[in-house]
Amino acid sequence: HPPNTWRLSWALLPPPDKKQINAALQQDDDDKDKSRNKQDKADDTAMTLAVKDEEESNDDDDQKTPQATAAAPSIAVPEFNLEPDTNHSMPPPSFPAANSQQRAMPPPPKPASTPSTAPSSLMPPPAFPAPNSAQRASNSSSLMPPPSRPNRSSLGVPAIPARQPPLSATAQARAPPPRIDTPKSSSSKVKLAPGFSPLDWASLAASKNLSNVSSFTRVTPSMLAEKNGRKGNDAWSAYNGKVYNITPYAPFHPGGKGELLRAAGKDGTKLFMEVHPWVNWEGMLNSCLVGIMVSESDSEGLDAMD
Ligand code: HEM
Repeated sequence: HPPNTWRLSWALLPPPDKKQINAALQQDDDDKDKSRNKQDKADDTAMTLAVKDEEESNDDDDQKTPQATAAAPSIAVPEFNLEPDTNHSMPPPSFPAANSQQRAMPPPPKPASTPSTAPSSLMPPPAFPAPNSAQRASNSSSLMPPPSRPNRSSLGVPAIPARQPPLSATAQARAPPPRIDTPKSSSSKVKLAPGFSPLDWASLAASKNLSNVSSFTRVTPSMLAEKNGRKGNDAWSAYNGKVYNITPYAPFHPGGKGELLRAAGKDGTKLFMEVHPWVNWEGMLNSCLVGIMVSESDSEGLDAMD
């Protein structure tokens, strides 16, 4: 700022003469025109020389590709001003909108904690529930290990209890099927000799015919009675109309030879069904099949026809 004395001197000066001012302005315009004309002439001379040079070079070397010359761009590149437009009537948009709900909410409070204890995104999430929370305190029992199962042997459960409590559905599914008791209270199985197990019988029965007859025979009750296993004869038994030679099977019978031969020379169906109706005798004695039971008259009639 000029000192205050300058303002005072300007105020005391007489008003300038308009003629002098106009003459000074005219002189300034004449000087500008002269300098502008000089510049134009210089430009014209330069252009003429450039065109001459170009014509001469074209005459000397017509085969050469014309060189491109730098030219000022004819299209003006728009300029953008990033400065805030203070003359703009509308204020710049702001985010969030002035009437939005987000703007109405206050910013979240910053946790007032020191940098050493501030939670970081790299830190693991806190344990849930918090160690000092009331939820953890109330559920303390669920976090405890399950109670250990009582030792089975310490319960003193007998191997075969006389009476067992009712089992659950799962326990019943895993439990073995209930045992169907036979009329006999105790087992009547005998100790079989070595090489006479049920598997040995199965192997032997599958290997060959054990009927000791040449062909299927029609057996009358009198014929059956003669085959009672005595005097070195084979023992035959009838089961459901089929006659089997039971002599080969006797040493393999789990109930003993004597029990089996109780039905020798007879129909043993009733005895058989009283002891073990579940046993598949047809399958076990297939190789011992002699024939079928016929009446005495049928046998005579068939013999007459033969
Ligand atoms: C050819 C006919 C027969 C065959 C194939 C046969 C077969 C069997 C079989 C496989 C067993 C073992 C059953 C098991 O372990 O559950 C058995 C046991 C027994 N059988 Fe026979 N059997 C026959 C005839 C007879 C006859 C006629 C009697 C008696 C009159 C008899 C009396 C017995 C007895 C007492 C047992 C022992 C049952 C036990 O205490 O478990 N069986 N028999």
